[in-house]
Amino acid sequence: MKTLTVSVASKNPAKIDAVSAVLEKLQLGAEIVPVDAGSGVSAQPFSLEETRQGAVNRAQAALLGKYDLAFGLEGGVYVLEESLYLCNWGALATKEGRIYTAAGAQLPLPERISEQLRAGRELGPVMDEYAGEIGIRHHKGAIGILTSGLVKRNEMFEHIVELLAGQFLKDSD
Ligand SMILES: O=P(O)(O)OP(=O)(O)OP(=O)(O)OC[C@H]1O[C@@H](n2cnc3c(O)ncnc32)[C@H](O)[C@@H]1O
Ligand SMILES: [Mg+2]
Repeated sequence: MKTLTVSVASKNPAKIDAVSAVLEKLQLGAEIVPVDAGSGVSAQPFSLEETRQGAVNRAQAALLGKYDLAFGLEGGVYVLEESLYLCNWGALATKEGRIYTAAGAQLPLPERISEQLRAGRELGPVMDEYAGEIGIRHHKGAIGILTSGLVKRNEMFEHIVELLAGQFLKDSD
């Protein structure tokens, strides 16, 4: 197969590392280009729909008319039985105009964190304050803090990227 050109719609290492790891595993030999591509939704998405849309918008924007494939990954929260849950979505756009979507891990946020988000703050800085660390969203993420380091943000995104790449490969059989 000819080497594919692939972009990822973020400069966040947790997202770039996830895409790199999966493409390496699949031996697609692709070089990944991180690009700035807006999500077109709120900085802090507040529903499954909005989070998924952010991933789709990012993937489509990151094709830039020159890549074969573009990945968009987006974190957000949604309300379920009065609790806020962390959710994660990904999208893969192809230059032919196909779009694949998949969701990843979801888990409830502690009330102390949820109340800050309801007040309009973004999860990234709220998580840093909660854990007394800086830049959590760039590596282990909220999910890393909330699972005692067992599942890190890049690993969680890796699973989503596998779900996306797998659907793409099934169509390319
Ligand atoms: O640079 P980009 O690609 O935008 O990466 P990001 O870390 O801002 O990630 P998202 O935009 O996908 O996430 C939307 C918001 O949710 C926050 N967020 C989502 N998941 C998180 C996590 O696991 N840890 C910390 N913050 C998270 C993040 O800070 C944003 O405010
Ligand atoms: Mg962001």
